[in-house]
Amino acid sequence: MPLPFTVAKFGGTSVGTPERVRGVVRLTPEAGSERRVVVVSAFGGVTDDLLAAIQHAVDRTGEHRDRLGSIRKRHTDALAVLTPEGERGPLAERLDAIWTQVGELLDGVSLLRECTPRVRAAIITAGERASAPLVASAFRAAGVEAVDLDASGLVRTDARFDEATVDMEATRELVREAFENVPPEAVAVVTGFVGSTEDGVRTTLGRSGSDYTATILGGALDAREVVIWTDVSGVLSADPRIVPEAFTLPRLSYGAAAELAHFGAKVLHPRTMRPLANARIPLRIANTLAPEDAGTTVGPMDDAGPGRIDAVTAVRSAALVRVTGTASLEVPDLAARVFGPLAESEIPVFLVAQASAEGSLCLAVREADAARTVATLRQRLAREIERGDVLGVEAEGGAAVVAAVGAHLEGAPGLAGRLFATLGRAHVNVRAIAQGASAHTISCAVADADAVAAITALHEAFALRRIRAHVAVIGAGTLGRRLLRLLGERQDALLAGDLNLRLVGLANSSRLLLDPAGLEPSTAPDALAGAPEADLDAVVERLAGARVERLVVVDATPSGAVAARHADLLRAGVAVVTPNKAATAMPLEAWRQTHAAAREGEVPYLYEAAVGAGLGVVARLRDLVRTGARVLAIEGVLSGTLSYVLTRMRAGARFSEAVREAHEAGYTEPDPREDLSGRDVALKLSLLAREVGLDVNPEDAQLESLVPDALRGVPLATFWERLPESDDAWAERIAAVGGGEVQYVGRLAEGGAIRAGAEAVRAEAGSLLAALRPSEIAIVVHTERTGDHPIFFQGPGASADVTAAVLLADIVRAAELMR
Ligand SMILES: Nc1ncnc2c1ncn2[C@@H]1O[C@H](COP(=O)(O)OP(=O)(O)O)[C@@H](O)[C@H]1O
Ligand SMILES: N[C@@H](CC(=O)OP(=O)(O)O)C(=O)O
Repeated sequence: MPLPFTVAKFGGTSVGTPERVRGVVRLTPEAGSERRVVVVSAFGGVTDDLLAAIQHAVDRTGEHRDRLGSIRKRHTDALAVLTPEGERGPLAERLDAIWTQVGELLDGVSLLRECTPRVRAAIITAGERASAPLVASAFRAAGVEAVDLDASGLVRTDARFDEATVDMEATRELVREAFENVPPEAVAVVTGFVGSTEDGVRTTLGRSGSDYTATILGGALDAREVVIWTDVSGVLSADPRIVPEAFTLPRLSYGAAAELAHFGAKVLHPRTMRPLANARIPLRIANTLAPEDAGTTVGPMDDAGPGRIDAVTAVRSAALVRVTGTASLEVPDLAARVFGPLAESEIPVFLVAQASAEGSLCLAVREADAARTVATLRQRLAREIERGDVLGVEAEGGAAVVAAVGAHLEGAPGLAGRLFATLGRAHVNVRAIAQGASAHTISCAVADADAVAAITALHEAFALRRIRAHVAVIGAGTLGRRLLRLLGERQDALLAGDLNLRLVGLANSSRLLLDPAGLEPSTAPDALAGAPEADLDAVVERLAGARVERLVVVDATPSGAVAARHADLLRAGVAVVTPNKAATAMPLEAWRQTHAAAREGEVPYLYEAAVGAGLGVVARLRDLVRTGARVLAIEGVLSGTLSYVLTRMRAGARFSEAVREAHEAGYTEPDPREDLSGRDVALKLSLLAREVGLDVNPEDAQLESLVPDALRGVPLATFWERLPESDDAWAERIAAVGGGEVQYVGRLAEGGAIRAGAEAVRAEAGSLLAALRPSEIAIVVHTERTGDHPIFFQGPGASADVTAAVLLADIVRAAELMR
């Protein structure tokens, strides 16, 4: 039985240096079990260099000879290190002949100031014609028998020199014939990219066409496998230069691979799969730099399973051509009239959308083809334009066609919806849409400037199946910093749970650090000092206009001014998470407007951290109300500070001592009078009241203040100094309570009245508020539904750590709600 063939293609990146060429030799299996065909591209960059030389010749810059000189030198240098000594002379002569001819052609181009496609093909195929014999000689230098073959004798094409069409039948015969003369144990090194017409005139298979050469040979030789060696480990879920997290797709169907290539994934030439699919020959894409990586296998695959998107790609620098007002009924053969000429002119069309009512047609083509497309269509539709059946043919550049490639997309309900929702959230405007023509692709046209945002958002949502959200923190004090620390610690774990939380902003009262590409949470607070100055208006404006996907702004300040701007952020589609009680203390009308802004912006407004220290009271109340529970009353020990102070006094501590301890333990506000006055309790209760639908204002609350009258208006230092003056009175008051415990209790009655003050609570009398440990808080919710069994929340009062954790939980919830 004859040995089976395998074809391996090494791209320009894999033959970029002599060392890489030696790698080609190492990666080629030993003789014995198979016949080895190696297709090579020009040395990396050489095709581009030859094209640049042509341009210099056309422009008559006088440099084309120098350009050619350096290309030539690169090959002479390679020859000196790769080729066995005895062969150097003859091979140098062969190469010289190539460069001499190219030099003459370039001179001709310079003379004529133009380069026809035919001449261009003759020049740029020199890269492959020079690399193949050098690579073959490198094999021989390593003791491996090798011959080189010029594919212009193997690949028969038509005369479209830039991107020729292959005559597969003729090619098959030529290839089989040629290989009869190649010794079976020899490695055949074949020039990629090159073909020729029947008359022997050189053509090319189009840029990156060596992949295609490899599969043409593979198909013609009924190869066992074709391997494309490149500089990445297979076909990735996106272009790694745009999405560093892109990962290798282990298996792909021929169809999906072809779609990816068609829509710009440079790793494969669009036509590569064609010669293999019928014969079901597998194609493997492997990495010369990491040969042990499994890479990607493209093969006959039944894309079973539910519809899914595996990869995202884009054709950049595209243009949209609109044929408007075709009144399509009047132009029944419109499709033929439009697509026929474009096919003839070899203008690839990446997307087609037709609006039926006025019969307008929208096509996406390469920007470079736009003018030609418009001219062609105007000419072919001249009569209709004159008659007014067609109103116009116009092109608009600056577009990109983004394609999501996968399997069974036609049978996946909701997939397209999610795709466009994802683009919407990434603030990418979609200009045209195409789906349905292929089961593998949904494509749409966007502004080229939005292409990267679109690709990264779609890749995150579909290929990685993750939610991506961005966080900006206003307030870089104790709480803001704790939150950043926690965020930094939790980021990886959240990512493992499919949530990519990225810090993009940090602001204090005078500066804003903003980077949509992401900030490091651990260093952001220090970096803030060097960030540009920004007042609150500027911060809000920049964050509201940030145009990043799922932005959650955390207001970690106690500032009323910041609270007053929540509505602006929410309205702009930015979620707000906050423990800021100034926000919940807003007058009723402002509160309502803020919530209306959240509805308008379709984003969550979450403030679980403002009350109940993460016990989940706000969310629970919301659920109760939604499910029809009538809340009759709420009572609670809502202040961790007051819980601490009173519990400590019951254990014998002096009032001033207990307040100071609470302050030192970090429970109090910077000025403890805020806590002692009961205002904090009133704010929390009004927040809860508003959640259950009551119109209350914290200003109306009746509060007992624990701040001694004489110390209300004095400076903070004086307050601390004179606090012990009240110690005796407190000692007496505590002692006077016979049984039970003194706690600072806040109550919300059914009508919305709020009262708060120190009172004795007794466990034996059934109060759930008794027996709390220092700083513990508790909330009791009485509802009609639960009757005598109120809902009880109890836990430690808020510390900065607890509050930071509640904020992070709310950030996660906000991200999930913004699906
Ligand atoms: N989806 C993708 N998967 C893998 N590589 C991609 C993808 N999209 C773009 N690329 C780019 O294609 C490059 C490989 O193509 P190319 O430079 O033509 O290689 P070669 O010179 O080996 O033919 C990779 O280095 C990568 O940057
Ligand atoms: N050398 C040709 C053909 C080719 O396939 O190259 P590469 O394998 O480096 O993409 C080009 O640059 O277009």
